[in-house]
Amino acid sequence: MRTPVIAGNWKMHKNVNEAIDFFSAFRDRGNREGVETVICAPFPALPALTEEAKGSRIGLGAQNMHWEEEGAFTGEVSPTMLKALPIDYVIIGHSERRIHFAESDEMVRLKTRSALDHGLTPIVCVGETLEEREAEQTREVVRRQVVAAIRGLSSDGVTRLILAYEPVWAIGSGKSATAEDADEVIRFVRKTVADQYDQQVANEVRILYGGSVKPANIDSFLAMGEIDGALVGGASLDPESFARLVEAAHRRGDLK
Ligand SMILES: O=C(CO)COP(=O)(O)O
Repeated sequence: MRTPVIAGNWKMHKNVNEAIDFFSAFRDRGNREGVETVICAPFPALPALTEEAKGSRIGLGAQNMHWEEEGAFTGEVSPTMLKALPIDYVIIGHSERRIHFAESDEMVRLKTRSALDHGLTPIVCVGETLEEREAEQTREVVRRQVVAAIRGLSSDGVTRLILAYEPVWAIGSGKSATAEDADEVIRFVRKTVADQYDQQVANEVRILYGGSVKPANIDSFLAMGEIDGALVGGASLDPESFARLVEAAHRRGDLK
């Protein structure tokens, strides 16, 4: 059985005080059994959030990290620094980092491996642009990104990571993929993992959908057989809407 994951990606939103206010409003409703709830906050808010999250089931994550433990890398944050907070998750290879900060498949591979080596759970993002979709390259692009990210990992490492299929055209656009479309691509992602490892590994890895997920459409995604939860941008910024997403996953978890 794959435990559903609802992960919020706050992107570059919320200072430390705003993060604490969010948490006070969210904590009780977000603290649900049978759901892995994660908030990926900007670095400056993480230390305070680790205090707020103590004693709850709500996990915390960063949105990026370097793969090295330390060194002359101005502006970067390392896996050991994240573990020391402590936080347990880190988003790797988000399309905004690939597009605006020139993150390559190779950098995504190095970061994924380093996160796993340091006991962090990487949430590795893949997904095609609108141009690629229109050129019918969705599968090719997603396959390339997945294969590059997991290359050289142990089977155990692969089962510990979380993949997120986020079509770039659906992010922040209000235009989500249909649940059926997302399910089909995610089935293909799982097959790609099976081709590289085996079916058992592929059956264990959690694969999320991301892109304009909201309380109004979460149930349709969670009803799909391949979709194990959501990576959520805009709707994770408001405690009420994020709590509703967690509650939807909690209900789905109960049905399993
Ligand atoms: O990029 C996303 C999550 O990582 C999705 O963002 P939105 O939910 O705002 O579309």
